[in-house]
Amino acid sequence: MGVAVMKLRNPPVNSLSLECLTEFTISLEKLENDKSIRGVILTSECPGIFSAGLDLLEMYGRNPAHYAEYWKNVQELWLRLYTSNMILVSAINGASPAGGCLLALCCDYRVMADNPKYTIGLNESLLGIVAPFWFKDMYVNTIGHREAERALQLGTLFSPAEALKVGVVDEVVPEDQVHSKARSVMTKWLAIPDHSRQLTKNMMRKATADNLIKQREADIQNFTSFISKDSIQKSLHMYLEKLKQKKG
Ligand SMILES: CCCCCCCC/C=C\C/C=C/C(=O)SCCNC(=O)CCNC(=O)[C@H](O)C(C)(C)COP(=O)(O)OP(=O)(O)OC[C@H]1O[C@@H](n2cnc3c(N)ncnc32)[C@H](O)[C@@H]1OP(=O)(O)O
Repeated sequence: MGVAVMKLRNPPVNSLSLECLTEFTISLEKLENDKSIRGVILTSECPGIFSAGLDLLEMYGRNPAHYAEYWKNVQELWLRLYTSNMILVSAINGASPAGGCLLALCCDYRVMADNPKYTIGLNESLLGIVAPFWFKDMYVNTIGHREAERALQLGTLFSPAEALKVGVVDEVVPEDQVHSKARSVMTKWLAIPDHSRQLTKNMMRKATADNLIKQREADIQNFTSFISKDSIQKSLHMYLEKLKQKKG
């Protein structure tokens, strides 16, 4: 039926390393250029994790040129996903913090597994960093200004039930039904003529995408100088240590 399934596979936690981001963007571009493909189901092959978000090791202890290169690729993936002409449905089968949530938010419809261990949200403030304005814009578009304001400041990671209530996801289903539900949602969306759906999607999303397009270079510079600050590097170090200690 012209539907591709993209499975994120970057063990152990599907963090979005530079390599992973680049491969993702290229795959997406190929699908976009394949006229037989009308929809993509985005999911994960890592058990219990949709995506741990941006790779913290790409943002910690590197040089400014690396940060700039990394951020350019984050922007590129976001712009491709958010403005895709294809129907994107996410089958969220695991934890989905920060950049993981961003991937899901780019989709036209989000189905999440009903497992309270899985959480989703833009938790950047918990790491001592700030969600960029275009993450924020998409959050506001999805859940409204007040909910986004609160969730962004608190760095809230929502359980599936909470995410459904606030509108971060569209549907919560038993874990073994995430994929079948994503497929049935896709079938419904495929019934809409592409041209009218695509024009409508473009009308809804263009201003948000253009907001980044018109200041991409400045955004890269902001990111690079922000992430290079000693205080921010210290926060990231502490967060990485906390992740390590969780194990021991
Ligand atoms: C003034 C304004 C200027 C604007 C500037 C803008 C700046 C904004 C910058 C960036 C935006 C950031 C977006 C992000 O996405 S940051 C990443 C946020 N992600 C997280 O907080 C998730 C962290 N991870 C977890 O919570 C857990 O790992 C888990 C729930 C995903 C999985 O848990 P579990 O199965 O128990 O695995 P472990 O915790 O044991 O992890 C295994 C292994 O993986 C490492 N790891 C986890 N997450 C990441 C990651 N995001 N990047 C890199 N590595 C990660 C973890 O450290 C373990 O490593 P190991 O000890 O070496 O095995």
